[in-house]
Amino acid sequence: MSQDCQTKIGYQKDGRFIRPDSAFRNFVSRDPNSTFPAEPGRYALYLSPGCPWAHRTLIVRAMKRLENVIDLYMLYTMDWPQGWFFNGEHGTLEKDPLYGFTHLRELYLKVDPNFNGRVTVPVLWDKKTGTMVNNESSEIIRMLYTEFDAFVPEAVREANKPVGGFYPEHLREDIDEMNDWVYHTVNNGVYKVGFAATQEAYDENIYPLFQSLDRLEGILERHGKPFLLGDHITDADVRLYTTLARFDVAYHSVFMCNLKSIRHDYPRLHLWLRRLYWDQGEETGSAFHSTTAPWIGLYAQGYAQSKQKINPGQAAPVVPRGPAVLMEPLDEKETL
Ligand SMILES: N[C@@H](CCC(=O)N[C@@H](CS)C(=O)NCC(=O)O)C(=O)O
Repeated sequence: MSQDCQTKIGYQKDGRFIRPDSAFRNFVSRDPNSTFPAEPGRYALYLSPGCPWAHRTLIVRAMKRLENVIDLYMLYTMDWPQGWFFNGEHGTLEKDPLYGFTHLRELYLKVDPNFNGRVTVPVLWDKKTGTMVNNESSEIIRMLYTEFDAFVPEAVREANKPVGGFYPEHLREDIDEMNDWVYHTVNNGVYKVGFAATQEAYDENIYPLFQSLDRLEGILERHGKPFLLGDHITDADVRLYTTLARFDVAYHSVFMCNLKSIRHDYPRLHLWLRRLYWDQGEETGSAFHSTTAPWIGLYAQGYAQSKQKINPGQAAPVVPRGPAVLMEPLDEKETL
């Protein structure tokens, strides 16, 4: 990405990574009289499976058995400055199936010819009116939880779920509260660490990231339940999963989030992560595994490329602060 583009879009300020807000924020509704009523076959998700934000929508689409209700148009490759484009890489699409576009930017420009913001995935697209409904993953997954329930099997409808679904009324406050600090320090925190262009920006974000992981580990330890809010998967688990699935394989090394690793230092988070990844039960329908396993080996490469593009020629090298313990002690029974 050129300096120009960085300044215009505003990813960096004083060496700190800044994530601008998503631009399209409309909602699909189960109400047939709404602007975007839920209908099978009407909407499509454009996304790259490597992106953790997009990955959330892939998981929920699969958990809710919406594969035949909402189309999926996958692309894989991003370049600078033109952004996401279709090229068939890793079995994704050769070009946009609706309009023959080669770049995702064209889809954004179709909606707003003057659009000059970030061209991001995921995108929820309305095929009927040819417009973008929403490009904010946290809102797209909320729509998928509830608004298409008329078209999914009885067992996965929110009303028939044990605690009232992924975002039940009585847990909303707790979920929102957790999502808030997890977003700033973990989901987006890893980017603030990984894309930091100065030592100061890196140091400012690496410690809060691990404080939040410690806090999450403590929550699981205290309640002793399998998921963040108790016995069932909620919105908070979905949102944390896509970050932790990338943690040891990409963020730890490429983004220098290396004070600790999930597998060696966070036994409860590690168990939580593996339970989701390997789950084959009815509740998830293997959604975490099927949307992660084909791509997990590619995560590190994607981040290494984007890091190089986002911070071209940074003034001074940023030094990793990990591992937190520089040399593990020797147990008495281990000494010679
Ligand atoms: N807040 C958005 C963030 C989406 C996002 O940043 N996606 C990244 C890929 S992981 C992207 O498309 N970046 C392209 C760019 O910034 O040019 C969401 O959760 O949907």
